[in-house]
Amino acid sequence: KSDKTEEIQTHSTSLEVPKTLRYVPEDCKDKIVSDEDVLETLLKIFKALFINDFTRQMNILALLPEVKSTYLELLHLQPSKSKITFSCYESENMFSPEELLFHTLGFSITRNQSSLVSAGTGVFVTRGFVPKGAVVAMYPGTVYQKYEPIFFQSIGNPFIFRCIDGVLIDGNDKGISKAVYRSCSRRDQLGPFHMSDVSWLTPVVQNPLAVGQYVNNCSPDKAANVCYQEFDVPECFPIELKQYLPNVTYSHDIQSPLRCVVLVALRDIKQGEELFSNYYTIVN
Ligand SMILES: C[S@@+](CC[C@H](N)C(=O)[O-])C[C@H]1O[C@@H](n2cnc3c(N)ncnc32)[C@H](O)[C@@H]1O
Repeated sequence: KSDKTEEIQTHSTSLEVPKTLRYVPEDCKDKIVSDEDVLETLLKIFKALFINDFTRQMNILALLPEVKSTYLELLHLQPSKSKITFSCYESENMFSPEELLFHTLGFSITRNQSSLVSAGTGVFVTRGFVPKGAVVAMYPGTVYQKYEPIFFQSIGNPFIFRCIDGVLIDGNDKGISKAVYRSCSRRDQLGPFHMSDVSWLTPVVQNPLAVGQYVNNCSPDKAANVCYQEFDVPECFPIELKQYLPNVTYSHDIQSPLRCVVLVALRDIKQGEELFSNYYTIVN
């Protein structure tokens, strides 16, 4: 395979399994949905996760009346409203992240054995329906500028994703990649605020979209139904929702916005279907 390709493909042309994800020209523009739409979707699901997590915490705190009142004061909740608010916190109908995804965006996804022989794990739509153009997953990992060292992390690592501008995302949830991500995430913590999600490194994800690194490459009989799209997190992104972002920058002093990559549906995708991307595709 050439290092840089301008081919636009909807199918992989060979059965050869790629080792590293996507090589594309630097001047390529491949956004199929607007940044505003991506932001809207992420805010929608992250807000739902935040309220769900907050409710769970309040359920625990509700056992201690003095803690409950202090907490409400800190949150500047009116005493008159607090009773009503608490009755909803005390609800036992908590959602798992996958259930929450289904209730918020109308579908849920999960990792499972791929439908392709010897392809390992893949990602499936387990409930609902993904409409064309929807953000269906995120590609988690440590973000490296193209001049930053990634040699040791990249050895035998099939989870390195290359963005159009040469930025690399290491989505490997094992070994040195995992240690680097955890370390960067801890480094960036601001008091009680976590700037990123580390749960994608475990079997139980907090952000149910953060499994995009397990999406397999298309094959002649399994066409791509999702494609990758870069998304830079804007400055206005609410600090309390950053805990659900599954990416961290390797460099602490980098000034540019945090790079994320989302997977966007190329067509309507039904329940039970496996997600396939094209590791080499550019969609204009
Ligand atoms: C980014 S990982 C995807 C997750 C991987 N299936 C796993 O279980 O870890 C890329 C690796 O998945 C496997 N893979 C991806 N697409 C494949 C395909 N169409 N056929 C066979 N193996 C595939 C290859 O081993 C490739 O190096």
